[in-house]
Amino acid sequence: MAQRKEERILEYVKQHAAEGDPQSVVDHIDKYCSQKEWAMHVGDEKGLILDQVVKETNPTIVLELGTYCGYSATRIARLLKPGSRLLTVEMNPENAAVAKQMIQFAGVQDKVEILEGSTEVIIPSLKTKYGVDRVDFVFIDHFSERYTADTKLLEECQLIKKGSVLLADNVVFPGAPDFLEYVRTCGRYDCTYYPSHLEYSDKLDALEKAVFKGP
Ligand SMILES: COCc1ccccc1-c1cc(O)c2[nH]cnc(=O)c2c1
Ligand SMILES: [Mg+2]
Repeated sequence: MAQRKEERILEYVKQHAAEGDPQSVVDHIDKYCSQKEWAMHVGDEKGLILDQVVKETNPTIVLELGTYCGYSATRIARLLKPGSRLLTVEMNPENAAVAKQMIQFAGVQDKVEILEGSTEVIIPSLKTKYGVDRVDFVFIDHFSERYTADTKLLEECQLIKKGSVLLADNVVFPGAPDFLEYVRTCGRYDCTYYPSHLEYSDKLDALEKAVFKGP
């Protein structure tokens, strides 16, 4: 029995999902975490909303804040056109190690790069160290206390441009009230609220989409 829940999830995927098939990996993580051990992936219900927003955005460069086990990185990468890149930031090295194997098993490693460290350090280095000019889509799913600060950092570092899409998880549970206040009142975003439920639960949660109108 693997020591950590995240390692047990990876083990279950390796033993039951189809290697090289990102949909199969996503489906098996959902199956394990709804039937055996709850875990904080965006999940199947909110995942369908994430899919829809990714498809309508059709991004070339994606930034994800909060990799965890790689569920949403796999979910997003499976929808990206050839030549697209997903950079995902994870500060917990053990989770990053699980996510690396999950993404590899799903066969999306050519599109996905895991950046280990904190967002406040990595975001300012994206242009110089990772050759990023602008990001088209940002999935915010790390710590709700960092949502607003990191959004302001993306603006200050000129990493988002007119039309860049931010999509934030957990704006109801655990909740991100200052983020909602900021994007809805600063005048630089067109916001859309998507009510849903906490992953693998009947608790209410929601995603917030914030489309940048420019500085
Ligand atoms: C560690 O708390 C887990 C938990 C417990 C109860 C309710 C919600 C959550 C939760 C759910 C999520 O989708 C999350 N997404 C990203 N970073 C999180 O910290 C996070 C937490
Ligand atoms: Mg979440």
